[in-house]
Amino acid sequence: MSKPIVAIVGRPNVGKSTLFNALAGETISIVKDTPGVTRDRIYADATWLNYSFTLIDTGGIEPESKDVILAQMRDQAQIAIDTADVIIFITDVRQGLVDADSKVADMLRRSGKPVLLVVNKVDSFAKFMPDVYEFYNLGIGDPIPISASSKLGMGDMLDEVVKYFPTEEEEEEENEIPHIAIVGKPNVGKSSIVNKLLGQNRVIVSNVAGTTRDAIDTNVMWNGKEYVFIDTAGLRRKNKIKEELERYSIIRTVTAVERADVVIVVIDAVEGITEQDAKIAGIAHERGKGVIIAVNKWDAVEKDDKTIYKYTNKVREVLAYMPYAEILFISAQTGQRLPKLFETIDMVLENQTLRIQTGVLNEIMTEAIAMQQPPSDKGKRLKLYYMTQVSIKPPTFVIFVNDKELMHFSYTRYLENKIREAFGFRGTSLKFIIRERNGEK
Ligand SMILES: Nc1nc2c(ncn2[C@@H]2O[C@H](COP(=O)(O)OP(=O)(O)OP(=O)(O)O)[C@@H](O)[C@H]2O)c(=O)[nH]1
Ligand SMILES: Nc1nc2c(ncn2[C@@H]2O[C@H](COP(=O)(O)OP(=O)(O)OP(=O)(O)O)[C@@H](O)[C@H]2O)c(=O)[nH]1
Repeated sequence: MSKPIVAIVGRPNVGKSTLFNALAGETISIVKDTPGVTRDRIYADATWLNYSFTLIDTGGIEPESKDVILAQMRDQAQIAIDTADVIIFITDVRQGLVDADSKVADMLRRSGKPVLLVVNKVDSFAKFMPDVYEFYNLGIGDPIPISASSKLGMGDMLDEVVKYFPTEEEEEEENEIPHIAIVGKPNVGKSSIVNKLLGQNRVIVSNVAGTTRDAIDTNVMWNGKEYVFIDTAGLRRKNKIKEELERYSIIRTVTAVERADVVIVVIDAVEGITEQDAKIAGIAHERGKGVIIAVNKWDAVEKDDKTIYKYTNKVREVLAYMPYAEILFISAQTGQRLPKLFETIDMVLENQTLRIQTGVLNEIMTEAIAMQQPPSDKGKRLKLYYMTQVSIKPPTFVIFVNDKELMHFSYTRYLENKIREAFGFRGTSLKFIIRERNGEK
């Protein structure tokens, strides 16, 4: 299920980080070790009532001169317009309304995107409400008073946010056609792949310029079946600041991945796999999407009979956290193995939605336990009672045990391998939830 994207935009010091943390709570997800962006979170999972969404922080602004702030705010707002379903425009009741607020409000209004005007630091409604009315002047709707630090008004604000989320029917309509995101570093050949696919196949609609997002959706027919490719190519280079560029590229990757069923992580064969590739692939992994690693520009690599083998090993080594990922060696230029790419997409789609009967799962579990005794600690041995699959995309299993503490990661991995031996599940991660069940059995 693709989660709606909510972006936070606002001047320095209005409380963006505070709001972000308040909404994300403990589920915060940081892009670790990304040079230049380690200091800030960029995105996080958040929930409100029955809704889940992805929260993005469009960026910190270095308060320099007023002009610079305005320019950076515009950049932020543009990122939000490009990628988000709902934009929270946060202002500060204590700083009051400033000129930059009005300019950014104009920009947001023109975009036609749902925008919520939030006025922060309203720690006391009695005291500050009169000042809140001033924000009506921005012309982007009713100001919603909150206090991010005291978590006041958050429920009312979130009620407004979720009103803009797609309904289940809209969601289903959008979800009928498989969505494939093409992600990767700049220049690895993302657009070339999409162009080649378009060139080779009958196109129904091309370049349906993202009505909602700047990633371009392209519908492609293959073997009588329709696919939507979400292309993240063509990163705007006018965002000169390196850190901003990086933040923007991560936000775009996250938002494209979020909408996708299967993610194709494109790697440049000439350059070889890098840490940056691993980070991009990590986003797809973390979101539980189907993953295909496409090593592109294979035509430009000098090969002998061991080249593929060596490459595969190298990719596996760098992407050790996702051994399930499919690897394909392709060339957007010559079209080499592009048919195979579709076959692989179909296979991964199938695996993402595969459901295994409980009876069969428990047979596998019983056999696995017989072959390798579960771990024990301080005289207490792990007992596994029962396993059942609770959802798909990614396939998710609940295992009931006597004591969660005893369930080591390595034993879960062992069970995962047994399940994979039986059903493959190639191209998709599997998720395991360990639950304690009291009582003897
Ligand atoms: N009184 C009050 N102070 C708040 C509230 N929310 C945030 N603050 C304070 O405002 C200051 C700025 O908050 P941040 O969350 O860092 O603001 P920011 O918008 O992320 O700032 P930049 O990183 O500079 O863009 C901090 O000192 C917060 O403690 C609030 O609801 N009430
Ligand atoms: N030899 C060879 N060159 C390729 C192949 N695919 C792409 N290229 C070249 O690689 C360069 C980058 O290709 P793009 O498709 O623009 O890459 P991109 O990933 O969309 O790049 P951004 O827009 O920067 O994100 C171009 O010069 C392409 O001609 C390939 O399969 N083989």
